[in-house]
Amino acid sequence: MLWKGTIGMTQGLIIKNLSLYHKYEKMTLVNNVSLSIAPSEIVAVVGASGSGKSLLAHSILHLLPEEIEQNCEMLWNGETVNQHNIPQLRGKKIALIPQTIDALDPFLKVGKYLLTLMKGKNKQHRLHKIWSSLGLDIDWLAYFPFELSGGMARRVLIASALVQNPNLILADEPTPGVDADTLSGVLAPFNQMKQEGKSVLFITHDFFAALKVADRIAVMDNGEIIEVSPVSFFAGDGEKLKHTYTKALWQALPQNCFVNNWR
Ligand SMILES: Nc1ncnc2c1ncn2[C@@H]1O[C@H](COP(=O)(O)OP(=O)(O)OP(=O)(O)O)[C@@H](O)[C@H]1O
Ligand code: NI
Repeated sequence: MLWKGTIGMTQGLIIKNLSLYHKYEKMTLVNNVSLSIAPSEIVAVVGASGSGKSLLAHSILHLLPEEIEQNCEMLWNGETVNQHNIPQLRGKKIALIPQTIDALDPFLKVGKYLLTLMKGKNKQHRLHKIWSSLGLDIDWLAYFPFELSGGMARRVLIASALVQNPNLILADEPTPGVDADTLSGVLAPFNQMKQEGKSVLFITHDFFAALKVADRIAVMDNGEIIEVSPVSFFAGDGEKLKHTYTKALWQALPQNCFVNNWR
């Protein structure tokens, strides 16, 4: 059982020294990762494909397959989280926005599927409110997943986390293919969470989106977090940034013309 937090205890999620080891391939996938997410905070995790971002999200929820051995200390509002008590948090206090729409049930209309994730009273009413806040048409609740466009499916995945009314959302790549014009709308629910004192772990390839929404940015490379910096450090020519990889990410943004590799 989770024990009650006490006043003054660190709130939010703290991950200490997370390491993931593949038992059969005898390979370390994630090495000594530490990260915290406070209430009213959005922390972005950026990194190349295969750097370990999804593994980080899945290990927080203890959703990894048997072949991956997980070692870490994890605290939620000052209380230890482990495989025994995570079911009390998963889908309740901590929700996942999955990276792919395969997570949706192909045989259930999306409205029905979302209702299965909800607890408490006035489910329909709450669902409609969240659905319209995402700019989705009420008629689309009767669609099957295969009938959704890419952008619609993306927003349904966001809805699937919001309907659980969590305190922390682990958003695994929620904005792929979203153009700059529609980005603000897609990021709005995360900003809303923050206004309500809740938190978001915003996993993305899209460095521009990360800079737009996050308070702090963690950079992952090859299974390690090589830097965690406040978004204010991403300024000028990146002189406040610690790691050369982070500086290169920043300087490679189209609006930063410091590096002209094409010349
Ligand atoms: N179940 C597994 N068995 C073996 N290797 C795995 C498993 N899951 C992930 N990996 C490996 O761990 C590494 C990190 O994977 P992960 O999915 O976390 O990357 P990612 O940063 O989320 O990438 P992407 O941006 O493409 O989603 C990759 O090399 C991947 O192949
Ligand atoms: Ni991933």
